Amino acid sequence: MSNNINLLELVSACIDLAEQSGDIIRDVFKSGSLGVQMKAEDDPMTKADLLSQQHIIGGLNNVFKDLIIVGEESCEIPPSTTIPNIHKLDTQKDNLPQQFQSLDPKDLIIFIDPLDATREFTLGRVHCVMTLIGISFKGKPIAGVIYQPFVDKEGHESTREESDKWTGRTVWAIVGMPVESVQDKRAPEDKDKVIIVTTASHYTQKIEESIKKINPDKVIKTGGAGYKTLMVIENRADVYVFPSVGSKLWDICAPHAILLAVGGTLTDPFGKDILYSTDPSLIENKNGIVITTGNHKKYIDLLNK
Ligand SMILES: Nc1ncnc2c1ncn2[C@@H]1O[C@H](COP(=O)(O)O)[C@@H](OP(=O)(O)O)[C@H]1O
Ligand SMILES: [Mg+2]
Ligand SMILES: [Mg+2]
Ligand SMILES: [Mg+2]
Repeated sequence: MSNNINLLELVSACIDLAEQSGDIIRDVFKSGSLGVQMKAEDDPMTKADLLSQQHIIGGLNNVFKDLIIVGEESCEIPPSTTIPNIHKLDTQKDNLPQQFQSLDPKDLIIFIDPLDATREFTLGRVHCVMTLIGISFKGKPIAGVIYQPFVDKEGHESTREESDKWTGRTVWAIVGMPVESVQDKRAPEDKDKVIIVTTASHYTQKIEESIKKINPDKVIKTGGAGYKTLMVIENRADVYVFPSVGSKLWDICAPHAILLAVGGTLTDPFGKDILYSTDPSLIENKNGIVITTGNHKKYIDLLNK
């Protein structure tokens, strides 16, 4: 029997599971007991990272057979009774590109970052925390789901004292379909500026040198690969520059798919495409990443001058 997958059903399940993981992440944060472990220097993991990944993979495996899943955390997946909803996007059926209606699971890889921006999470800077589920097909991202637990439905950020406003925000996209739920959030005073966004937690000399080459009007340092890509997608920044080793395919697959769906570009700092694969030697984006929604070549040329 064929286990072929309809992409809309898979994305629907991913949205449902990412939103449920948001509840898990909020509960762990509010409990005040994060259970931080260091996987390596500068690379923390908490109880929330682990529980979120177990919830998502357990739920996907209950509905889809033969899925190839690459999650950030190395952990057992306990038996799960969760059955995700595969019908959340049924109203979008007519918009699904025909080639995505019946996909061989052998051609798909699901990349899961159960909690992006863990360091910021441990420091209480939770607005940039996200669950990321990306779907690649034959090496390229085709769909992405992002869930931001510590904002409201429009993505407005609020303090811990206003935690009743943390109703959470979902952003999803399938390449080739219209994208809802992203807006142009450029501040009027930033209209003609060049704004770079880069890491707060993993800043290096190399990043400093790259920023000098672009000579921007403004540099924003913040957490999370997902959060920074969303800043570019929503036009709060022009270019996300991270020309250093450290980010992995699960950090970028979901944001990359949403970026592609709005016409943006993600490459390494030399302009080379990223190949989405399970090959352990390719999981890390060794040269780094550069993300834009326009003028990509201009920024790549500046970085390599
Ligand atoms: N030097 C490094 N070591 C480990 N992880 C790194 C890293 N540089 C970037 N990353 C990963 O890239 C993601 C975004 O980092 P940053 O917030 O610094 O931009 C983080 O994802 P996680 O929080 O999901 O682990 C982080 O782990
Ligand atoms: Mg991590
Ligand atoms: Mg991450
Ligand atoms: Mg993570």
